[in-house]
Amino acid sequence: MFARIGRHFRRLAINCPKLYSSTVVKESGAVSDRSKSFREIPGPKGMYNIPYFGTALHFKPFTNYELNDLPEILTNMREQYGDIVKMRIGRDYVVYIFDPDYTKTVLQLPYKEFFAYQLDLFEVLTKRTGIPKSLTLMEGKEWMELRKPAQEKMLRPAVVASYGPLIEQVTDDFIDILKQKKTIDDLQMTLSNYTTESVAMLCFNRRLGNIGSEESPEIVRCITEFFTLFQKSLIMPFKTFKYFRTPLYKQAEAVRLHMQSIVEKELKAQLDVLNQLKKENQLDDYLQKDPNFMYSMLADPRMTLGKITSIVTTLFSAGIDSTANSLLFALTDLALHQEKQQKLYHEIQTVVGDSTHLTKEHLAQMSYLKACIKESQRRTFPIMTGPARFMEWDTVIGGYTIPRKTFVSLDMAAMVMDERFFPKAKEYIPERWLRNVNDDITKGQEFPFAFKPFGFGPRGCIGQRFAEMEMQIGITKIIQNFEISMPPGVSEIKTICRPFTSPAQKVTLQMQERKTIAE
Ligand code: HEM
Repeated sequence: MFARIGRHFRRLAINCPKLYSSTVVKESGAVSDRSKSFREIPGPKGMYNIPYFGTALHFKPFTNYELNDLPEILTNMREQYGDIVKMRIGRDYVVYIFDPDYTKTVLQLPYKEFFAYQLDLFEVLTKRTGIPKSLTLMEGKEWMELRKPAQEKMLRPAVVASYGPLIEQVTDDFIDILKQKKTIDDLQMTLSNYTTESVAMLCFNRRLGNIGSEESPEIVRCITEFFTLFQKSLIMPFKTFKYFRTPLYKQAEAVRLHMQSIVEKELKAQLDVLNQLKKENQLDDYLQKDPNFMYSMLADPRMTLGKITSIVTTLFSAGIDSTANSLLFALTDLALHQEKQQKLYHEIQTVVGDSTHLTKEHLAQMSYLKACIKESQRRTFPIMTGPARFMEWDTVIGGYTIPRKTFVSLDMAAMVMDERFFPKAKEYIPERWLRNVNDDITKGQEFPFAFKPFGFGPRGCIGQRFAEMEMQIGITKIIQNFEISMPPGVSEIKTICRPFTSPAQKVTLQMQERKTIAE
């Protein structure tokens, strides 16, 4: 009987025009006569549908586009085909979505298996070395068992707020170093040394002492090298490393094993301290007054050393460039828009005053600061297209049936530049995110699913709150202490994706120390 009622409701949903335009989740295989088939989804035709070759046809030497120009190719597709487009990427089809409502539907579908995109190089590495996959690539029970305890220690607001003083210490040291300079020659490297130091506090419970250095620490060099090799592996037409230990594979394996040994060494050192605290019956007290990610993981009975090594490596790899780049674009936007910088400075003065200590109450009051960060993430979307999902259910989106296991990419990088959702999309207008502004410019607030820089739902970014706090503290202290500007003649920053959106060239930032904080 319940099955009959279920079928009745599904039929109702299919026949209801409002729902019809969004989504109907169906039992696998059951296809409505009202929805159009997957084959009918618009997109490039003919040779573009040949596996692998069809994808290559979009890029050099067949066109002028490089891999990095994918966002532009996709925007052209949207203009040509509409808000849902099917395109052959490699062997399979990818469905690209350019509509906030469809995006909402995809992100709010129920999860059961938590599919993740499987990357060939990572898969063979896991098989051959036994090193577990990163959280990002795990699925199902394996993913849930690692994600749950980690997220309890990373996403709960009260726990995250307790990392504030640690981030503040790191930021104060950073500001002291910046005071010795008039310009930052390589802003990206400087900021990634800063974010490395903060993430190291989270992951390794110690400072790496790298702020202000001209070099990155060994673990960061390993991560960068590993990503470079991984990116090479992605665009190889024949994945020979899947069958043979090719030079690229051997190099990737050596770097990955080295990363593993560095993390294991750090873990062992912390485990010794933890055991000592336990022996002295001080562990509980310690964790109460000084919350600490690594110790709370080590003290969690659900976690094994292998799992902790895995999560710490993932967080460390995911937490540096992501935040450094978002910070970079937030700062360069402020440097390029002096009147907005002045407005932010005014907010900092009003809320924080002369205080050198930033509290969570200060941060809660700074709505213009948050608007500036959001606006920069919108104008320079942090990842190439947007979050993506493998469909767990046969689903109707925009009137087309999308079968289970189809890869759907939610192209927010295009949506945030779409005048239908964000008027004056190219302009930097933090005010568009403020609540009390009564203007057309705030229209974007009606489309929250057009802009989710940290993704959404159970698979959303686990480091979101940590990153937001780090950016808020970093920007407040920089603007509190310096007037920042770009060198003459620089009016925009060209970008490249690796895999986070980064500046294509070295960026220099000029800094003038403010005479007194309260001035
Ligand atoms: C501004 C900074 C950051 C941005 C823009 C960002 C963005 C994202 C996005 C878009 C996703 C995919 C979400 C989805 O599919 O719904 C993600 C996942 C993830 N992020 Fe971040 N992130 C940032 C900072 C961080 C930090 C600081 C950490 C760690 C300390 C981190 C760790 C992760 C991990 C582990 C995942 C995978 C989660 C899973 O699959 O369960 N991220 N991030």
